[in-house]
Amino acid sequence: MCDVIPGYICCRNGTTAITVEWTLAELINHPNVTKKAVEEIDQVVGKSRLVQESDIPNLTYLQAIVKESLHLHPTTTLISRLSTQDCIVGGYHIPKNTTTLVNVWSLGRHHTHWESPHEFLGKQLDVRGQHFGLLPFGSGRRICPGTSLGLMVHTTLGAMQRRT
Ligand code: HEM
Repeated sequence: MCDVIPGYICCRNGTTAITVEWTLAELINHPNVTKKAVEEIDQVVGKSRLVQESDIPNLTYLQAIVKESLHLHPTTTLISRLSTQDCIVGGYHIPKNTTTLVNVWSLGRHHTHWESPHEFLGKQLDVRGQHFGLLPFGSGRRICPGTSLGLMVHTTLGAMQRRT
């Protein structure tokens, strides 16, 4: 946990591991999804080797699973910004030097962005800060610089789903 904001989990302490854990939890609760993921891996990778990074572009269902997990369970639930000047955000006046928190968890479940926010494997969108209902890596100039490394969870999860 962050020592500045209680309850805030930042990248230094486990975003990647927590994403893997949440995705596994969802897969356990959705055996039909797990079955389809294993079938895709068997078809694309085969049974003789583990999933590699180069396989990920061809594992579209696995990608959808990870996106949905990042949507429902963003590890960084609050993103902070400090205003460098007076500004108006969403009709509210934000004075200079104000810390504002963006609630990523809430945005991911808000009806303005999501028709069925609680459904696992719903709408699939960009996770790199272009869609404001899905900001697991933040957005803008302070977006997570470890996004590509964080998305290596695909390889970890793919390897874990392999059946012999
Ligand atoms: C699934 C894995 C990860 C998730 C979900 C994640 C999420 C985030 C989020 C939400 C932010 C705040 C972005 C913003 O304020 O707009 C952030 C910042 C950051 N992340 Fe990650 N992260 C992950 C993995 C990583 C990894 C693997 C590294 C480094 C190897 C990393 C390094 C950083 C750093 C240094 C920042 C601060 C950037 C700044 O303030 O300019 N993250 N991350």
